Amino acid sequence: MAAVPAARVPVLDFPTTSAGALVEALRAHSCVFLTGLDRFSAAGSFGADLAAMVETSQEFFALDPEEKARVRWSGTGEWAGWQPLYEGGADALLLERYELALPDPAGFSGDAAWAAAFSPWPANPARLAPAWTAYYRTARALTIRLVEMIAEALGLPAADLPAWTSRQHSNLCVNHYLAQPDEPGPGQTRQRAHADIGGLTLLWADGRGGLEAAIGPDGGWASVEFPPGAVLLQAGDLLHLWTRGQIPKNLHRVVNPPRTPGVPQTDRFSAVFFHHPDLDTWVAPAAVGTDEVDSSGVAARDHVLARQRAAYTAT
Ligand SMILES: O=C(O)CCC(=O)C(=O)O
Ligand SMILES: [Fe+2]
Repeated sequence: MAAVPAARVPVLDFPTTSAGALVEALRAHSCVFLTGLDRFSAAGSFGADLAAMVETSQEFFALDPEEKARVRWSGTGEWAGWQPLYEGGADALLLERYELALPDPAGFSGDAAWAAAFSPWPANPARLAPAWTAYYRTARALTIRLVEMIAEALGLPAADLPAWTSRQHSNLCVNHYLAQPDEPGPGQTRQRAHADIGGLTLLWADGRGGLEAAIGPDGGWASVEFPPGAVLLQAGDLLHLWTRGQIPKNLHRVVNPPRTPGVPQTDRFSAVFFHHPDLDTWVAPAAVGTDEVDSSGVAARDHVLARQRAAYTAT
């Protein structure tokens, strides 16, 4: 396969970025790197919280499959728990992941009560739940601020906002892509080309390559390399719909690592905060005038569940 060019993704220092600059970058590229996130988070610990969350996930993935199976996704309803996608046969995605959704932390007396709103948490490692909830809280707050900035710059109706901010329904997920000592089958890859399902995605990756976005010359694939300390903000399907198509969705994939004699194959980790609107919301292009009626739209729950199922079972 011919080498793809490096993607030109803008890098924004988030604390000093205006709403206009953020939206211009997303409009032009469908994704943007955010840096300076320690200065955004309440305790100044965005990077440390993210690192701790990934570390506990790595400990979890290192457990025996029998132990991980105790928190395996049931296979119906929303994605939650451990998902060994690599078991999917000839067209398997070669990864396992762990994923959860939590409600608004404001409705709970403390972190333990908030965390208890989700099951199944793995018993081991014990520090996984506190590490995941700490990062989830900050990532959630960051998406609220980002949605407010996008709405401000595009003049979206204030009445639409709560479904995307305080009532959002977001998933936190860690992907563990397996090392590939044996050459994968022709249908097997790390992630097929897709746009994320919902509003905004906050993606961190461990520095190993493979992520490509369709933002190269003429819309071709280009490899996305993370600057130190950066998180990639990607626009999803439902944001594209709500913003009347003004924010393009980010099409991306993760390709298998190159096979070079003498160079060992490695695994790869990524952590993804998938921001979705309230699943009970009808998502339609935002009204811009008083007399304009736009009848297109989709129930957020139907969209999210249908897309999750399609991705899990894709063959
Ligand atoms: O691992 C990555 O870099 C991207 C992951 C991804 O696209 C996803 O989980 O939706
Ligand atoms: Fe994705």
